[in-house]
Amino acid sequence: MEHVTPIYILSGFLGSGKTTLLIRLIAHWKEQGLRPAIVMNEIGEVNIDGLIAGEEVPTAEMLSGCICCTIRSDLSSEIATLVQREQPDVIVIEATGIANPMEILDAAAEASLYMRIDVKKMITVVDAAHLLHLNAEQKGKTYRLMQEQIRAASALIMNKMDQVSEQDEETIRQLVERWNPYAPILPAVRCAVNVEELLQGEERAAMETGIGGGVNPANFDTQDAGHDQQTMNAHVREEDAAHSLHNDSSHDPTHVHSHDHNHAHDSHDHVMSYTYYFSQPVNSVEFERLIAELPRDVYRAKGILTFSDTNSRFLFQYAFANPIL
Ligand SMILES: Nc1nc2c(ncn2[C@@H]2O[C@H](COP(=O)(O)OP(=O)(O)OP(=O)(O)O)[C@@H](O)[C@H]2O)c(=O)[nH]1
Repeated sequence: MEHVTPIYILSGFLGSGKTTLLIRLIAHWKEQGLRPAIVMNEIGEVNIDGLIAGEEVPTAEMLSGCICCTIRSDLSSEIATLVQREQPDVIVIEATGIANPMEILDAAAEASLYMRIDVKKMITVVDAAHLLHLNAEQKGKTYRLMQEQIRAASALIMNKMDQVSEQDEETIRQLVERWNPYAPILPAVRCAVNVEELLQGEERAAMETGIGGGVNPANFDTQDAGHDQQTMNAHVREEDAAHSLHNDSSHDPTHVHSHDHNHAHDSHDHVMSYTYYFSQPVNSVEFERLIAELPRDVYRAKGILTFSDTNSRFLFQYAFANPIL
């Protein structure tokens, strides 16, 4: 019988831990002697995480757009190319952190109409601390998008539990369970979950969901990775972008590209992405100061940098007011 390629979709807001989970999944499948492949989608111009899974893992990079809208039509052809050229045992799709989950499921559904693929699960990674913070106000587009990502999940990882208290853990669990009573919730630090447990489970019939396996719309409310460059992608709330980064002449990157997403989707038209290319090494102290002063509306930044005062290169990460240099 012809091989049906299982597909897992990783969803979750910017910086929640999707790539961290991806690495664990790839390691798990490799241990089992399987050949995984990746579709990696970034709204930035450069895939900073590109080689993280290792060069031997076939990877389709979909950059400068979101698979739920602007480059949605490319998803089918990327999957088709991977399946034909690499014949992987399993494909994992890492969506952008701003992707609308139901739109990705729709795109995958389209692909499954003319390919032997089976969407097994949508796994949503939740940044527990970030959700707790947004839940205090219970409003805003980011809050609603996180809610949608949680509702559409067939499995949930409540990640970054090292950043919340025991009491808050219970609050978040109750909130997440209320939004999605169907998906198992696995609390974790750095997505360290039992992968067997995460991937197991009775899959829903394709006809029931209309799109393949265990994805769960039941509770859904329908409303070579740039290493030769020094780059930094940052995702900013639109109204704050101008003063937080673009006009920051004291750090004056010689080339600044701003990428404004004219998305039709209300779910993430509040987020825009910038890619900076530094033409020369930057001072580490000044850079740290810049990062420390970023407003909370800068959700996510990452990049590869050479500092003028040290000799080595740095992979720099910043997620929800949590710089990791
Ligand atoms: N403290 C803490 N940091 C974490 C945890 N999980 C991941 N991180 C860090 O958070 C940052 C973002 O993690 P990623 O796995 O890159 O998140 P992502 O969802 O892939 O990010 P985007 O693709 O940019 O949306 C990285 O620096 C991780 O090392 C966790 O449980 N606790």
